[in-house]
Amino acid sequence: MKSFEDLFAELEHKAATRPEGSATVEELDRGVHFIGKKLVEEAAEAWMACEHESDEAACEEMSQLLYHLQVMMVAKGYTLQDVYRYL
Ligand SMILES: N=c1c2ncn([C@@H]3O[C@H](COP(=O)(O)OP(=O)(O)OP(=O)(O)O)[C@@H](O)[C@H]3O)c2ncn1[C@@H]1O[C@H](COP(=O)(O)O)[C@@H](O)[C@H]1O
Repeated sequence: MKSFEDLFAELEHKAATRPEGSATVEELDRGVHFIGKKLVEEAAEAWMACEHESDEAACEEMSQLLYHLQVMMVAKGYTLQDVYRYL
C-alpha cells in the first residue's frame, strides 16, 4: 500500500521526468490557480462524502484530496519537510 511519502516521491519524479499520459504533469502544466480549484473541489467532495456517503466513498475522496494537495506542493516547489515543520 502506498504511503503519503511514497506518493510524494512518485509525483516529484513525474514532475522531473514528465512522462507521456501523466495526470500529474497535465495538472502541473495548468498551474497553481487550476490546482487550487481542484484542492477546494476535492475538500468539498470529501466533506460531503463524510456527511452523506459510505466510509469507502469518503476515504476515496480523502485520497484525492491528499493527491491534489501534493500536486500543489510540487507545483510550488515545497518539500515534505517544508510542511512537516509546522506539524
Ligand atoms: N492518486 C492519484 C490521483 N487521485 C486523483 N487523481 C486525479 O484526479 C482526478 C480525479 O479528480 P476529478 O475531480 O477530476 O475527478 P472526478 O470525476 O470529479 O472524481 P470524483 O472526485 O467525483 O470521484 C483523476 O481523474 C486523476 O486525474 C489522481 N491522479 C493520480 N494519482 C496517483 O498519482 C501517481 C502518478 O499518476 P500519473 O501522474 O497519472 O502518472 C499514481 O500513483 C496515481 O495513482
